[in-house]
Amino acid sequence: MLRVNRPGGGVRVKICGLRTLADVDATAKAGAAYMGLVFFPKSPRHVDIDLARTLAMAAPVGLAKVALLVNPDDETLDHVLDQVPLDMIQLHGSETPERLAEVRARSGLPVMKAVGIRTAEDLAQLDQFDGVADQVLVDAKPPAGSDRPGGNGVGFDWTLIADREWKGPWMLSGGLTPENLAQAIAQTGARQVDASSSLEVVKGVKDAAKIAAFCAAA
Ligand SMILES: O=C(O)c1ccccc1NCC(=O)[C@H](O)[C@H](O)COP(=O)(O)O
Repeated sequence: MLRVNRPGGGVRVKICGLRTLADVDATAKAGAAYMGLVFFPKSPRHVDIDLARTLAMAAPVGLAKVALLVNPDDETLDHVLDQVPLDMIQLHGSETPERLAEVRARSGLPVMKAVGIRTAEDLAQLDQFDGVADQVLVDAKPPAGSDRPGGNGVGFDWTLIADREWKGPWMLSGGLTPENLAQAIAQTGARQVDASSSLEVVKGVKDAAKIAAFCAAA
């Protein structure tokens, strides 16, 4: 039987963009707290409903299943909720606080809102959602020309949030790797971290050893 092994109660990890049962197994065995399923057709990590359901059903107790959606309408949201057992919704588009509240009410699940950061001006977006969303995913803004709002493997200047007083739970994201994670945590005080690109051999294909290394670094 698959078990989540998370000794010590350290920094909680989300591994995003899982696409195979082996990914779920590696993520659980490495001790991650969350697994992310990407519902965004343009992404190399996109999963259709059947695959998402298969992966979610395989997740052991203790590994929270997060559906990542970009500006979902109610029909899309209901379809995912009807078919896939989930623990959290991640909104990764231009959703407003009002839409976030609607998604929370409609799904009955906690909602994490991704906020993209590049400069100090972007911190206003954080103020909008910190303490309002159930979690805030503090991610990097996509680079020019990207067709994805997240999962681009780029970071942002961590000093922008180094002294911030947070109102609610949050997770650090954007270009995190097994190698830079210790510095990212030291600089920001993050207690939750998320990664995708650095844990792949090619875009959309995760590597169990990299997942293990990231969780070990956390
Ligand atoms: O991963 C994707 O392809 C993706 C597509 C559309 C919206 C969001 C997406 N990923 C969001 C995540 O939660 C990523 O883990 C996060 O942005 C960090 O990604 P990375 O910088 O690649 O580690």
